[in-house]
Amino acid sequence: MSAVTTDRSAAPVLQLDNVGFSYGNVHALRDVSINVRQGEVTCVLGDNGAGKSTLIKIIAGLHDYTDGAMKLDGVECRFASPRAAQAGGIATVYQDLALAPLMSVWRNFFLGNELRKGPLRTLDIARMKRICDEELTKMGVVIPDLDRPVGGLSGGQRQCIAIARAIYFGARVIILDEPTAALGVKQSSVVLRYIVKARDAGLGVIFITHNPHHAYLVGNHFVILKLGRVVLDAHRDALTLEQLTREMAGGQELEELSHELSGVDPGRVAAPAEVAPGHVESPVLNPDELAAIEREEEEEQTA
Ligand SMILES: Nc1ncnc2c1ncn2[C@@H]1O[C@H](COP(=O)(O)OP(=O)(O)OP(=O)(O)O)[C@@H](O)[C@H]1O
Repeated sequence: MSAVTTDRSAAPVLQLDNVGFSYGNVHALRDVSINVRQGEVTCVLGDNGAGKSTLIKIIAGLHDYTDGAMKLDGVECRFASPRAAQAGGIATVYQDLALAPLMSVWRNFFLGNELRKGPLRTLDIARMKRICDEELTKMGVVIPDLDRPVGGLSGGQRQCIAIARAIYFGARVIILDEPTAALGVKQSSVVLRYIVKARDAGLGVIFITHNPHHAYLVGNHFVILKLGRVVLDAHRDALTLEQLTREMAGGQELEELSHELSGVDPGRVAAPAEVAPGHVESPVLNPDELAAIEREEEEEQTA
């Protein structure tokens, strides 16, 4: 599960050079530069209002940037629509997922890309089921009944289907919009595992998250956005989890706050030392815990 060291001399598949975007007078992004490489997980972290959704919308073809340049394979591009972004190999897996809850697993897998056969162009159900089964198996996703509506699956399984689908339909860059935000520890571990599989399948993965622990488990490269600007851009070997957590929490501001609170009423306010910025008691998931959870999952699936 540990993140591998990747070739940083490789040309980025997707490049943002000083990209900016404004909603009227609101500068949602300013001078944002990010390099996304294939076979790497680029984690984009940021608090509310940092500009994460705006960034996703630009890459996914929902917004056109107003400054700077976005390049795909070194060539400047502007996606006129989400379809154009998809055609360029960009897949976006949104938090609320573009899956139809009442439709079966295989139907969702091919939604919008149905296979047809014969002169009447009827749905080739047998082939779609077979391919869906093969692709999910390749990713290690065990879903015993592909006719089951996806609404009955766990949030983690649904995320995995969306990731497998993006890989099958030729994505080179996959953007995951807070895929673990609504999940518990166990389901998060399942999704983190598929993030690594997508990376190992050679995709450039952009993992948007609030959670430095999840990011650090799978990330090769970390970018923190704050009020629309990049405040940190570092590779894994240049950053510890504690530093990432501290940067994410706004270390300086937390220190100032803890000093301020300590002067107010030390008897009633939690001692600042208890919430010392950057101090991590224990990660939400460490690799050993994750391995144990995975074993448990496998045992459950084979039971
Ligand atoms: N449609 C809009 N019109 C005007 N301002 C907007 C609009 N959407 C976002 N903003 C502003 O742009 C900035 C960045 O917002 P964005 O939604 O991209 O941040 P975010 O990091 O995704 O936040 P969150 O985690 O809360 O979703 C914020 O100041 C936000 O208020």
